[in-house]
Amino acid sequence: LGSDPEGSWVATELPDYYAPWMNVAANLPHLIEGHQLRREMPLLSTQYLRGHRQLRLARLALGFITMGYVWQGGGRQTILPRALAVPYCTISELLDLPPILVYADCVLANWKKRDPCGNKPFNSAGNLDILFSFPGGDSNKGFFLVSLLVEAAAAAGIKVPSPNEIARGQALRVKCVNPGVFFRSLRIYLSGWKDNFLMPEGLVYEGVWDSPKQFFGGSAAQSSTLQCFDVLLGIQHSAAQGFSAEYLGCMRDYMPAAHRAFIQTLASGPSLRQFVLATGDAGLHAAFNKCVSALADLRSYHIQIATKYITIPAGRCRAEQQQLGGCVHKGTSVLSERGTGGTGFMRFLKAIRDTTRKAQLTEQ
Ligand SMILES: Nc1ccc(Cl)cc1-c1cn[nH]n1
Repeated sequence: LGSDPEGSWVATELPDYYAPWMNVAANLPHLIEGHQLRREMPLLSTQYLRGHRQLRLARLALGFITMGYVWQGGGRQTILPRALAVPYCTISELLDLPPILVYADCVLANWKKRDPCGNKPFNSAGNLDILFSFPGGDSNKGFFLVSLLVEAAAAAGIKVPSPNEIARGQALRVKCVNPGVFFRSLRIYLSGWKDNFLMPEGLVYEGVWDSPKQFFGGSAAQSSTLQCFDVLLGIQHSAAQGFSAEYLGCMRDYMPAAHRAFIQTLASGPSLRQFVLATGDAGLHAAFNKCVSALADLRSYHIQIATKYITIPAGRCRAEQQQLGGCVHKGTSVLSERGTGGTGFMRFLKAIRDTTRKAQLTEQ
């Protein structure tokens, strides 16, 4: 979606030539559940894609198809057919993004307004829907749209919203994301092929590279908004119990180039932290600490959500494996210690929450 010169919302579409991609992506749950997601796909040229929005939409469709193809039925295909690999890598190179589904695809690009012509604000109740899904029904919509609304709310912390963008939050209930469905389905399809023992070599991108390549799975650490706040508040995440700051730094390569550049600009600019300290102003000092505390609270809430949607279902799944001979998902690991991004995530989340909490300015 984007706004045309008159400022109204215009849904981005691809030329009919790309119908094979869009039709497969739009029917992914049905094709996966019917074991019909096969290698046969015409090798299409990317030359008919025009502009950033069409490239992002094409990359979104190919990203969902790629994850669906690799992780369908809980197994994993270690070779991505050239009909997918060649255009996916071509478009990814043009967008300076890795050839794997990232947060900026499945959250930031994966939405439409039900009423694109109306002037309802971006997040007015019931006016948003997602473009593509994995198996798992409405949990997809809840998961991706709640994340999108968090981004929209956080944007006000970076850019002053226009009156039209200010609206009562969409009443999307997180409870419409079923923890078991998220753990057994959605999380698997967002998994990557780096540091994943199910694909120790990574994925062969047929017709692109001779050797397999490794890329991290989707993760909230790929949210450029959160990393903006860290940089603005001067919060530096050090080596955090085995997951060093390098992982967070590496996730910047999984963000849109413009977002990456913006974070780098903030990081190389004057320090807000030092400015507040230099003023010695108690009000500024308190306001700064309120921001740091709010970010730490958000990270604590994220830990609660991760416990509900990953740690607890993983424990149940392990108990089933011990009592009833195994979870449904054969061939995938019970990655109880891993989140969507394939990290030892709970330790990592707690470490970055604690680092955030400690970043408060001490008493003058
Ligand atoms: N909300 C998200 C949306 C998209 C992706 Cl790819 C990952 C997450 C995520 C992971 N952990 N917490 N959130």
